[in-house]
Amino acid sequence: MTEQQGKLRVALIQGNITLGNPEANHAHMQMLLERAVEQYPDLKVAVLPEMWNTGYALTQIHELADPEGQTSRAWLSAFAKKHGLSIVGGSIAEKRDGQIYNTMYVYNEAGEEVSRYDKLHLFRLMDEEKYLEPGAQPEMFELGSGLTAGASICYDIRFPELARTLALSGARALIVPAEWPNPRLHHWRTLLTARAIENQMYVIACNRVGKGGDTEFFGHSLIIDPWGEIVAEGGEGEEIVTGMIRPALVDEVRGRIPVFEDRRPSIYFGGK
Ligand SMILES: NC(=O)CCC(=O)C(=O)O
Repeated sequence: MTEQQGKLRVALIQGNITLGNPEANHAHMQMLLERAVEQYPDLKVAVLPEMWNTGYALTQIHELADPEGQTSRAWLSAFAKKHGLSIVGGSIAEKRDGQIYNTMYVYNEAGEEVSRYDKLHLFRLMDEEKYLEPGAQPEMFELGSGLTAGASICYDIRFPELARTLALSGARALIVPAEWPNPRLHHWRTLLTARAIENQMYVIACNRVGKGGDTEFFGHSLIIDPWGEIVAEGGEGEEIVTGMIRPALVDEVRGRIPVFEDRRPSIYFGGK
């Protein structure tokens, strides 16, 4: 199936990350992305995992974070342009105005930067709030030709308000780079599936594999359709997880059960 037939091939770059080694991680992600474009000539969208440049090397993050994201951004933009695909660059540790952010950059097939999103909800169990600055606003962008998507990084999926705000603003897919560790596979699958079903949108989630210090990451990257069915799911090792998505399915599902027409915002949270 091709984009002309209304479908887009998406690949999740479910890679390992070396703790605190941006050069090694850059080279490794490049190798995996090259493998993805070689194996799937019809690839239109690639998604990387969270904090792929440094992992959670938070105690050294001021030395390791990419200043203004310059190195990562130049590479992602050039790769997107060379191969004519949209790239959601997972997220990187970025140093900006003396602060560190967990930041997602998105590129279109011309290599243009179309979005920057700073993770909104910082995860205390991994000490993010001690080292990172939270973002201030949700973000949406276009992927491929005509798929409006919203950004969500890892822990953000525990906050249904964010996905709902994005859906109400026009998002038809939620893109989720993650470093989601053992032993919370049940939460990962359930929360992602719930975000897909309740918002009747695609959920496209790329988790890392391997170990970061004592923390193990289980992969299981997922593409879930707006009816809650799993289109593709990774195993626990390094792999390119790929599947076809059909944006028109969002309208079909929203027509089948008209959740957005039946909402009663005037009675929620005192009408706010
Ligand atoms: N990197 C993260 O935000 C991890 C979130 C997580 O593991 C969770 O259970 O939530």
